[in-house]
Amino acid sequence: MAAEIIDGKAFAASVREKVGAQVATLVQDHGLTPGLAVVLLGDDPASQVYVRNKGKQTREVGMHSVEHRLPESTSEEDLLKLIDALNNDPAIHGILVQLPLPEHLNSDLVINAIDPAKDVDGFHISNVGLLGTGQKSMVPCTPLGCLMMLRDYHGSLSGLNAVVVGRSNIVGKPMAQLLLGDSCTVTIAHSRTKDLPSVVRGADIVIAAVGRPQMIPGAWIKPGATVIDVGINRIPKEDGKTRLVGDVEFDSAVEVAGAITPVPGGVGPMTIACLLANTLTACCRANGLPEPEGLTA
Ligand SMILES: Nc1nc2c(c(=O)[nH]1)N[C@@H](CN(C=O)c1ccc(C(=O)N[C@@H](CCC(=O)O)C(=O)O)cc1)CN2
Repeated sequence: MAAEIIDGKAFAASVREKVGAQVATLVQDHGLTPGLAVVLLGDDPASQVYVRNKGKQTREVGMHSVEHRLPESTSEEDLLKLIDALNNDPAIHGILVQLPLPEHLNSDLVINAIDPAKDVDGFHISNVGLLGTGQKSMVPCTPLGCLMMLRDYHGSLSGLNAVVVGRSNIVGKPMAQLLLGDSCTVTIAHSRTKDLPSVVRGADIVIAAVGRPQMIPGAWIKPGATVIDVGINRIPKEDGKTRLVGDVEFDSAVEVAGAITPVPGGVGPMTIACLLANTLTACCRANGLPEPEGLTA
């Protein structure tokens, strides 16, 4: 029987609805409007679309949205000055610098200049350490979105075998920490993993975050497993145009898995929804208010 398709677009809409309702309460009861600043350097077309969508969705849930679009040639000094100003702006609760940054800039240095309490990407070294030690942190948006979908589908994840294929700082490593936090038995696999097919075949949950188009075929998937495909790869079509595919070979995997996220329309939309959730969380924490309901790890 073909797998259940986990509809990330619909799930993201339900997250945004929850965020919007809790923002309305914050405004009404406390006179507080969460504010998100997004910084984009250069004119990478995909990044421009993501940043535009972030601004639009931020406004749609009733938050204050600020966009800083800077030339690709912006110096590290000027970018750090802007981050410092945003760190000290009381109307801004969340700061995000769109990645990838131009090559002349040191991403680690830039990210670590953001106030950890406003680091809604969860990439600051303090947040990485807090997550790794099981403490309250800002959690990277894409892994948080994957966790929300998994919890919704499975209820408890306790005791399940999970394999995360990919060890990036942005997805693979934080995803593994979150799954561990929910008491999964976690394996992180990567390009040097021996006999990857049999490692994947042992998993009840497969997180594909390796960045290689359609690398994981259905033949590797344990029957009934849940497959979360984080990959967003653009490949050529026969007509000369392109199409988006994930890291999983969807057509074969859907026949074996119990549930699977499509690409597009799976994990991707959850990334921005969770950014809004994190901005709300940051605003609540900054003002000593309880954590938002159902929107944190
Ligand atoms: N500072 C950050 N930079 C980047 C992040 C991030 O989380 N923080 N993630 C990605 C890009 N990204 C958000 O920034 C993002 C990627 C994809 C989607 C999405 O909705 N994808 C759609 C397909 C979109 C398309 O047609 O191209 C989908 O999968 O359905 C949203 C956000 C790198 N940079």
